[in-house]
Amino acid sequence: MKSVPLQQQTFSELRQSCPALFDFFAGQQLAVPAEELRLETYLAQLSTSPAQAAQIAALNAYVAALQSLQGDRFRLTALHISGGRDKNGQAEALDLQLVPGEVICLVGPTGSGKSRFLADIEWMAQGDTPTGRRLLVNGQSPDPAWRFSPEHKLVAQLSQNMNFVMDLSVAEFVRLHAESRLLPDAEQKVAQVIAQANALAGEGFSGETAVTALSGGQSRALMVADTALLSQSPIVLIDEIENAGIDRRRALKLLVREEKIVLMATHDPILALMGSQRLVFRQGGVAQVLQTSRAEQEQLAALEAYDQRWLNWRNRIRSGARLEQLDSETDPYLDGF
Ligand SMILES: Nc1ncnc2c1ncn2[C@@H]1O[C@H](COP(=O)(O)OP(=O)(O)OP(=O)(O)O)[C@@H](O)[C@H]1O
Repeated sequence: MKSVPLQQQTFSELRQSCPALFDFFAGQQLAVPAEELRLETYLAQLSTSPAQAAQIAALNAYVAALQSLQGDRFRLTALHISGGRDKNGQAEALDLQLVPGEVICLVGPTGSGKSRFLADIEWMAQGDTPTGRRLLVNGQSPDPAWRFSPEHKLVAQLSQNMNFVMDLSVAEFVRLHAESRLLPDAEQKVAQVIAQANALAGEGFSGETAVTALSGGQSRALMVADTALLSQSPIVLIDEIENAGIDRRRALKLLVREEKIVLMATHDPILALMGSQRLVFRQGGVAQVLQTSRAEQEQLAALEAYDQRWLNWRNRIRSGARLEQLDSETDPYLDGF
């Protein structure tokens, strides 16, 4: 949906669509103009006295920055990755074109180069990383300045290690993030992120919970929901989701829903088969690209049934029960977890 440029909105509309603009007026100790006045009319009415010139220039720059953050964002239509070399210096036969909506899984032994591949994407490698890989964004070499530009922030990364050091509640933390994205409906987004995070985490938490009091699984669930609902980056990189203590399939579905390219290092067979293709790493290079076959997709239901049984046994151990029989059909612990 194309948004109305900020300049053409009245101050009453801006209050909803761009609350951050009012921070400028507060910061500059300026009186907020009449509600029905359009921003462009207000700007035109300001006198051009030297005393006001600096303020007008600052306001114009502020509005331009807000507009670029809010406006019609850069759209990623294709990400192209061409091979470099593996750890032995052998050329990597890789010519990969990815489009939004795809999930690509990275598999391979420890040290085989999965994290390095994700790092190449995060850094938008241009032959300037140890692998020599190159990326094209919408068919072109990305401008190096994009690596730091909020408007072109292409990549959101979910890492396994989450440590909060801030003295904030969950709601305050998510609100800060939503406000920094200049979202008009920040409060609604905060509620959605917390609700989704609770749906992913084993143990619930509220908006009042301190972020430092969250467990590893709860923090991870919060970051997944936050990335899915607040991040506008079209590429999501995930380094291992399996040990997170969260509903990982639901997490993946939430992340994919927003039409992103998701690249995920995983050895979880269910997640691997949920991807459209998987890259097999050896010695720092992509040795094979496997498309998920129809026969593999047909195994998903069986794998999920195994997984459910496994989850059941885990929950029995977790709740202090004994595992003297493994019959999940009649198991009272199967439901409710
Ligand atoms: N093509 C390459 N050329 C040179 N060094 C590489 C290459 N690929 C990976 N490396 C280096 O090899 C080391 C191991 O790679 P990496 O951490 O990416 O492996 P991994 O598959 O993610 O391992 P794990 O599963 O244990 O997390 C890193 O120091 C990385 O920078």
